Amino acid sequence: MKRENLIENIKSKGSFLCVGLDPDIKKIPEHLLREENPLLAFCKAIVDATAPYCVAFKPNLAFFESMGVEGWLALEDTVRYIKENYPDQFVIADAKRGDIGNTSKLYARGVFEHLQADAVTVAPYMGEDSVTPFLGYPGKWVVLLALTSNKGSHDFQFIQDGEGHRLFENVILASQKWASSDELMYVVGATQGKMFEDIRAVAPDNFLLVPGVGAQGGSLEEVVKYGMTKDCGLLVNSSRGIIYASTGADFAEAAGHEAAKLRDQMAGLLKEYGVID
Ligand SMILES: O=c1ccn([C@@H]2O[C@H](COP(=O)(O)O)[C@@H](O)[C@H]2O)c(=O)[nH]1
Repeated sequence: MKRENLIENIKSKGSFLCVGLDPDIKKIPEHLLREENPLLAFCKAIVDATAPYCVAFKPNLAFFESMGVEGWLALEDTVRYIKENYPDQFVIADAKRGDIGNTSKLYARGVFEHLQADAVTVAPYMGEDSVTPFLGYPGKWVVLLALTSNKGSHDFQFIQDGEGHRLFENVILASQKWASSDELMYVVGATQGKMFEDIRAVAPDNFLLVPGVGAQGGSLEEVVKYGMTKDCGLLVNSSRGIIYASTGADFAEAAGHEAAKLRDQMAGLLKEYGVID
């Protein structure tokens, strides 16, 4: 998907919500365990219930891979289901890939050519030659980890070099030489609050994928205050807060309700910050 289409979808839906598909077999409603593929049945129902309120889905591959072949099939079928039924949705494979060049090349082939995801999360630790094999696929995106939402983000990501640049800033500054904001986004955790100002100082145009609202307690208002651009520039993800809003028979309805609440909040913020009228 091209950048202008993503922006258009955000504006027309009044939403920059990304629904995280993290289906945990230990948490999905009991009645679904009787289905042939419980993960797939769960994801399809969540997708149908939330698609009107979001612009993106982010399946996290760990939740599928942990179930072996059945999990991988559920992932493939979920992505296919989204593409066939909701072609305007942006699909992010949250895989946190990155390896030596020839291996990254095959990771890229797997997520873009086989799985048909629009974007993949990539870890920058191994540097340029581990990231560039994911670039140059028309309409596909790399989402590079920059400043993550977890407590461990403070272990390395804030370490400063001799010029006072922190590691997350160096990741952004270096990677901007590899690709434009038409194919490169960054992961920045909603829990980082005011740090979005510092992120915008080095990445004024890039879209940011923002996990950490909902279950991790990040503030949507703060993310928007410090991180929103004239094009919105944000995809805010919530996984558990939406998909496990209820673990009963009404799980899909409850997920739709939570997604609608976030969408309403987002529509208000998009108006307040002048992105839409
Ligand atoms: O910094 C990061 C990077 C990725 N994630 C992933 O996003 C979702 C968040 O789930 P919630 O249930 O909304 O907390 C999950 O898939 C993480 O692996 C992140 O949280 N932080």
